[in-house]
Amino acid sequence: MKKQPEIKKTRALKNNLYCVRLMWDISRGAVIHAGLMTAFNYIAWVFYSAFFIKYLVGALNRADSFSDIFRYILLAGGFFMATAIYYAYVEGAYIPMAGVKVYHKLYRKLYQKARNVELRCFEDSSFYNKYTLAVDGANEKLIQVIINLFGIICGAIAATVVFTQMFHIDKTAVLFVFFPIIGNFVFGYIYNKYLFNRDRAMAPYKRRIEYVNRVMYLADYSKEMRLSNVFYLMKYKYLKAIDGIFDVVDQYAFKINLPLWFRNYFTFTIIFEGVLLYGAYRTIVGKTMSLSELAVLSSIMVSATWILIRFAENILESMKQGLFIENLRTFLEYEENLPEDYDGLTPEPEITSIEFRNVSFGYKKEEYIIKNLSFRIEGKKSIALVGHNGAGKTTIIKLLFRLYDPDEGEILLNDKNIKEYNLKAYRSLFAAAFQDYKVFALSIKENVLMRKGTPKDDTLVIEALKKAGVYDKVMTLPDGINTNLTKEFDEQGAQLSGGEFQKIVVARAFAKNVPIKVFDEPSSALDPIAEYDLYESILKDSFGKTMIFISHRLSSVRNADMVYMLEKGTIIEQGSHIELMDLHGAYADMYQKQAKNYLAVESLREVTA
Ligand SMILES: Nc1ncnc2c1ncn2[C@@H]1O[C@H](COP(=O)(O)OP(=O)(O)OP(=O)(O)O)[C@@H](O)[C@H]1O
Repeated sequence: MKKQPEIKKTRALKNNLYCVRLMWDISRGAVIHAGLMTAFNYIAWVFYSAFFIKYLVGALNRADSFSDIFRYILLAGGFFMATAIYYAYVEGAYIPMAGVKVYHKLYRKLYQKARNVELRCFEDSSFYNKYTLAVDGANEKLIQVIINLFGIICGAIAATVVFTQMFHIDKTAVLFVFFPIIGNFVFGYIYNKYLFNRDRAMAPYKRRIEYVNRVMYLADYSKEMRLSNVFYLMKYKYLKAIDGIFDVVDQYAFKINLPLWFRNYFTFTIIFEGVLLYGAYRTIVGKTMSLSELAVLSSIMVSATWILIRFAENILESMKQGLFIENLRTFLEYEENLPEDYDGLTPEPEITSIEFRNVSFGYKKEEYIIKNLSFRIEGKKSIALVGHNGAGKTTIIKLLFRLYDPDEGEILLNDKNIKEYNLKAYRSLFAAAFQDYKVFALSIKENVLMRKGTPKDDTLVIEALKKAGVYDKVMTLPDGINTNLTKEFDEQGAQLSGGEFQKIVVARAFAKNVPIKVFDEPSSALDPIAEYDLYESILKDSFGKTMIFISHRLSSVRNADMVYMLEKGTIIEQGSHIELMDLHGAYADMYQKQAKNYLAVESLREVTA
């Protein structure tokens, strides 16, 4: 596992300030209230432990009247009652509302960014990790960062005030403060460091356990779990992971316990016992400290200890949060190489040519999947890309859609490099059905239109579903085209077969009136007859348009104007079906090997027609 690099202190500070700015932009009120709330908390703490008790002891010594003391207490009580009301309002009403606002605004930023970064980012595991870590509970963490930051500031001020008070009573007693400082900042730091390392060492085992967890409850795996012995394999992996966690706990047990013991000893025992012993000595033996001073000193000491503990916790927490902020910041500040909102020329709606000119491309640098590829499609033609698995067919489509840019060469539309076009306008020239199709937890109509739609769109949707050969099935569903797909949000949502889902996805391409249609193995989940019918529909629909399709079933490409046969990212044969058959090359060979099946399907089609 790759280690996350350590973040420098200055960077950590800048990251915290970045969070304050971000939060300030999102909700100024939340920042102000978080600051006030923390401040009131500390004021109450310091007041009661230092000033209140000091006043009371002083008043008793001075023999002030009860009404004076009562007035003072009433005043203080009134003030803190008001802060308690404020506190309750902020905690109970304001912060939850602000939390929703922060959630809404922050996630809008995050989703916008996720939508905008190039696809390559999602294949970069470190970027993807950053994204998931940044998104996970980002709003709560952001608020926590702010509260923490105010905790550090107020903690530092409160600590200075109580130590000054201690100093006034007894200069030597202040020295005891070093014990909780050492306890928290030295042993606490060592303890947290080991804790962090232990968690990191556990992480791979925890990931395995989480994976087994997922496998146990996700429906996708339930069939295999029941029909094979993979359950026992999973159980074995799970037990191995548990053993791994035991080992790690064992390995760190002593390392963690020792600094923890020292931390607690220095933080509580030495200062509590020490100050009391010292105070008692000065009061009883030395007679240099009054009983009231001893009482005030003990009270201040307790609060000083807790203030220091909180202060140290805030600092350690802030260091921990540094990683989260770093991820959030890297993600939000990432400058896209291929921004989705890239502006440029508006393409002509009439397509005269598409050209790949000496295009090379690799998902990884220097590992080209597409190698010096050149071809030109003139006018409104139907083009088929064929070839073995992994030849690079889908990659060509991804390059054409500008989901990636070529490493070398250029792609031209109407003789202009596609990089010159406004990206949204350029992509709106295409309608596509991908082989790794995805249906959304939306209605069938919305899944076809990929937008909200109005009643006027119904005819369009119905026509598209008919062309895709799934309309009859949709009509059997309770709400027809308005039936929700999947049970994600709707218990009555329709769960269709793989082939039916694919047909709905293909209907998307039929419903879009655009000059270029792309079908990437649109029939991979269809039965042979449905596949035959679908290709008939595709060819009919693409009349007067440019159509590119990928298919492994060569019978479906026979009517294409041009067929490109690919191997290892280059075109090895090109021409019409007849020309390629006459060539007696790789295409003809592949076709003949599949031919028996086509004949069978065609005769079956004739029988069932
Ligand atoms: N996102 C990706 N990251 C890294 N490598 C990839 C990625 N997508 C595809 N590849 C690799 O690129 C090569 C070409 O893949 P591509 O999907 O273009 O092939 P294809 O001809 O469409 O194959 P198939 O017929 O199986 O769909 C494959 O070897 C694949 O492993």
